[in-house]
Amino acid sequence: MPDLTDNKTVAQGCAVFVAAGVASHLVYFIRGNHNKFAHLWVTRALKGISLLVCALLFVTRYDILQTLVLTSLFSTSWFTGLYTSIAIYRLWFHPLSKFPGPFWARLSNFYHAYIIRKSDNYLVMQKLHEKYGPIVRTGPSNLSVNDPAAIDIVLSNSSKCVKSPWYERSLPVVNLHTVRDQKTHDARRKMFSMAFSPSALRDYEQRLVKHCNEFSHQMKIRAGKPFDASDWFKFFAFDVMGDIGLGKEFHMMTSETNRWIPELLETSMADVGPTTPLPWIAPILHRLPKAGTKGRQWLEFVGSQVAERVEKQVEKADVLTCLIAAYNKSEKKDVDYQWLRGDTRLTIVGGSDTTAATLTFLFYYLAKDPSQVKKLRAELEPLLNGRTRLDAKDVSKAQHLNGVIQEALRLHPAIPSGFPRVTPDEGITVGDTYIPGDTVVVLPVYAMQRDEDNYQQANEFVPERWYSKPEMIKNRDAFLTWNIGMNGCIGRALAITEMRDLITNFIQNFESVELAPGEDGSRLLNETKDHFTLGVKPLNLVFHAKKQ
Ligand code: HEM
Repeated sequence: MPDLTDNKTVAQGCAVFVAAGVASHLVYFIRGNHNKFAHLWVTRALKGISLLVCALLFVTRYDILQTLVLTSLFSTSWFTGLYTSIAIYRLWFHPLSKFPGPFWARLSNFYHAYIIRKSDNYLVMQKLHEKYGPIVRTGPSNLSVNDPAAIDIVLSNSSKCVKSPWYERSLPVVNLHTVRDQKTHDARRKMFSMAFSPSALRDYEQRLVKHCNEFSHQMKIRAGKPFDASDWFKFFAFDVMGDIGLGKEFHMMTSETNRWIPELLETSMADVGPTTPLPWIAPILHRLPKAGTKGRQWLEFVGSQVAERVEKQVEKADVLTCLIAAYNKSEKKDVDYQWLRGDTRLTIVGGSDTTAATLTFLFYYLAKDPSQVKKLRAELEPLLNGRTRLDAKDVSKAQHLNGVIQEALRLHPAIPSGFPRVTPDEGITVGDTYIPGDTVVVLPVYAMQRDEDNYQQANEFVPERWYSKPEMIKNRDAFLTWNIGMNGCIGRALAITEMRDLITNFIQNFESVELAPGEDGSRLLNETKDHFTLGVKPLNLVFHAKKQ
């Protein structure tokens, strides 16, 4: 029994706890993924410390103060042993120790979280790749691989890599995007894809036209005056998503009543950016009274939309039609509800935020370079030939229109930092480089799509590279804005149609668009946040209506 006045005995006790800390790392923590249970480990640690207090009180003659001092010493010793062992292993013995990257990133994911504290992961990753090359160690078990050759190996349907624990950050809410088990995902996706079949998309077209017309109507009211395009594309995209996704009119373009919704969405996502390298922290944050408020409010909002929609009979099918049918067929257990709520949230976020962000950047380029609108007009007016919408057969002929959209998607992928995956036990090989098993690998979409190795004048907006200047694309594989395969964007065709229709509508109703006085686009380009999707900054534009 240690005597508190006997330094040697106390030191021996501490040494035992240090050794126990080292052993717990080498025997247990060194293997497997403990992120998912981070919140449990916090309570387990507190319980362990309380047990130690009780044990010391019971077996020793110490008073409570002495017991607390000894408990602190022993617990600190255990944690010192554990973390020293972890640090030595990560710095010199870890299978990733040969990969280049910032020194502190080798020790802890906290370093990555620190350098992206301004929610600018995509810009930080681009700089890290410029400094360290195509493969960068961004955390103890994390690699960023800026190599298009890795796309198929890491993300295709035949890949043996699986979604990383990052995808579980929203548990118990689960959805098509976050579910990690590929079989469960694929079965759910099969059902979900009914809402995006070619015939379903044809049914949505007239609804799209209505919202494009409303957008032009609102812009005509504001013609010649500055307006915040980043807000207005959100209002437009939310109205489209409300209608096609939830069978509901949000009327954001015509009324201010619901305009708090996109704002709540953005604030609820704010913690996603900086905590991306620390997925285990999310379940803890979500349980904290203050930190998790916006996230909980957003989930309540989604829950209210689900409750409203379940009760409602809609005349025209929407995305939720197939999700509610699946829910009604289920046993309606809590897990079934979490799926319905999760996929509703996915529909709202996926269907609005991403398209709005892309449109904002796209119109920035149209405003910056008036020749773009001239080229679009020269192409579209003859193709339209008096009609208001492009025929399906004419869509492929609208090469500049398609190029403009593709180029905005390339320069500003709406999910810019990629899709983290864990390598299989046997590892993977990209080119000549072997990447060990159980490594979290991410392909940095933004950095890859702006890499001079993949595109000529990679940072310039050149829509022609997609049709008349193919030499400006050095590597056709280096395009990952939609992800690929079974996990790729299910709403891609809808998003492209939405953007095509809105631009066509703009060309018919407006003469030009310009940056508002005092606007140079720098806020949008340099300060847009990475919350997994983009939190776009304001962009003030002026639309000039066509003279009748
Ligand atoms: C410019 C617009 C859009 C972009 C750039 C985009 C991008 C993406 C990307 C990259 C993913 C894969 C994410 C990952 O693997 O972690 C994704 C998934 C998804 N997107 Fe989109 N998206 C857009 C518009 C839409 C629209 C309009 C919808 C319609 C509701 C939609 C619905 C979805 C859904 C449901 C998923 C999950 C698919 C799955 O996991 O199987 N997206 N999107």
